[in-house]
Formats: sequence, structure tokens, C-alpha cells
Amino acid sequence: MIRSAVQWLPTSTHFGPRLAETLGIVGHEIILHRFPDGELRATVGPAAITTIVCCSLNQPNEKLIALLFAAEALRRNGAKRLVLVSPYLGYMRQDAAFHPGEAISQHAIGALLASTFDRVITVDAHLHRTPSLASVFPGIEADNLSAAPAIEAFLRTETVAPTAVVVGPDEESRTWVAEIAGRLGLSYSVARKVRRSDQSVQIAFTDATLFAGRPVFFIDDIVSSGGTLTACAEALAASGPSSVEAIIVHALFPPTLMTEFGRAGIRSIRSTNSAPHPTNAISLDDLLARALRREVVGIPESGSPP
Ligand SMILES: O=P(O)(O)OC[C@H]1O[C@H](OP(=O)(O)OP(=O)(O)O)[C@H](O)[C@@H]1O
Repeated sequence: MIRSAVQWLPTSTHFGPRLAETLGIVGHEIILHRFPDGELRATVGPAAITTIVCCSLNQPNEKLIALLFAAEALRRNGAKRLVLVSPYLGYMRQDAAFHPGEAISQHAIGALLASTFDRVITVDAHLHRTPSLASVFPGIEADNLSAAPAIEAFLRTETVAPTAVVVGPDEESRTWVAEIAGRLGLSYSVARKVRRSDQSVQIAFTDATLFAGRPVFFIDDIVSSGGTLTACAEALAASGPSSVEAIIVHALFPPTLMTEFGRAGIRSIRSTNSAPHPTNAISLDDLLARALRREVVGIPESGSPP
């Protein structure tokens, strides 16, 4: 039996095959078949002792079922360690019952994945108010990697004026914004956000004069309905920045929204490849490969793959 392998769901070909190649181990696509009644069949490749399963959990409902089936087959075929790599981990945003009777999806999905996998690796999961990863994934290893170094490296390849300002829409974004601005030697500002509904937020900057005539880089973890990004662009427009560009970790919005973003004054949107999207421009592949090195026999944690 082989020692380690990567397998990916058909929706994760944007990073699974490259991860196998970077780690220098065998890779297989998990085959899904839909029966006439809508049920799924999953067929995995040969199980390895350590099998790394790649599946980004944007639009997660069916993917979760497919993951359960893949894990069942891999364990029954001899896999001893299953590592889930899910650069976007859905269902983490509901971390409390905001109204009586609501389910806390973060708890339910965390427990499900913890009972299925031995380790979960994700990137900037929406866990702002969660005390520890262990409370979401009880009894297994979990890594919530930061995309900030990848975003910083990307911005270094752009011509960013020293007068540029990095902005975030809310207190939760302060960590990325402060880190990235600090590393690039830029100023930053964090807005106050009030969420009114799924699609509507109110944004206010306390230091609006800061942006006049300067390029602005908006940075946030998620763009979904686009309400936050649009409200931020409209609030910024009032103070006359020379340009507004958005850098997103997880681009979950329908590409048809790009026209609306353009109308709101956003010149460009670039995202990491955590979920496949036309705005993908920042690769997380090296970050993920580094976190996986110790799963691959013969590659030291700090070494290079063969
Ligand atoms: O594109 P949108 O639909 O506006 O969603 C994106 C926003 O939602 C999330 O925060 P959220 O408002 O859930 O607040 P939180 O950080 O307090 O959970 C996220 O951090 C973004 O700011």
C-alpha cells in the first residue's frame, strides 16, 4: 500500500492536482456519479496510508455528502489517516443562534468533519469569535492558515504607491489589514459595519479625509452577496480616493456582480484560489503544500519536495 496520496473532488481541480505535483506524490480525482433520483455515488482512487482529500467547501451541501462517501471508501480500503484540505470552509459564519431555534452550523459541520477526518486544514475560516479551533473540531488536529503572507507577496508584485491606504470593512478585518499594511509600510483604516440583513450592511469610516486623492486597497475575508464591498466602495467614494481595488481571500459572489462593483467605483477585484472564481489571482498552493509536508514521508517539515 502506498504511504501517501492526494485525492480531490471534481470541484477542486483548481488546486488538488497541483498539490499532488508539488508534494511529489500520486494524485487521483474522486469520481462522482449522480443517479436518476439525485443521489450520489463516489468512487475513490487507491487508498494510501495517509490520504489527503482536497475539497473546498463553497456551495457545500452536496460536497459534504460526497466527502462522507469518499472517507468511508478510503477508510474501508485501508487509509489510516485522512487529512481534509478545504481552503474555503463553509458554514463557519453562523457561530451562534442569533434567533431562538436557529442551528449553529459551525458546531454541526465542525463536529461532522471531526468525526470523519484526522486533520482539517483550512485558510482564514470565519472563526472570529470562536475561542479555539479545538472547540470547532473536537479531538482532531486543525490548522487555520493565514492568507496574509500570500496577499502581501502578491501586492509586492504590483506597483503599490507609498501613499496607498489599506482598508477593512469591520473590526474583524483589522488583523489582516494591520498585518498587510504593516509589512508593506502603508497606512490603514478600519470601518464600522452594521449588518442589517443578509444582503445589506451600513459602513462608516471615522477618518474619511485620509483617502482623498490616494489609492485604496480594500481587504476582506469573504465577498458573498457583495453588500459589504459595495457599501464600502460607496462610503469611500465620498472622500475621493484616486482608485479603489479589492483583494479578497474567499470570492464566493456570482461573477455577474462585477458590473455592480464597477458602478460602485471598484477598479479591480483579485482573490485567492481558495474557491474557483474568475477573480482568482493569488495562489494558496505553496501555503497548503507547506502545511502538508509532514504528512508526506521523506519530506522534512522545512524541506523541499523531491
Ligand atoms: O458580501 P457580503 O454578503 O456582505 O458578506 C461578506 C462579509 O460578511 C462577513 O462578515 P459578517 O457581516 O458576517 O460579520 P462578522 O464578521 O461579524 O461575522 C465577512 O467578513 C464579510 O465582511
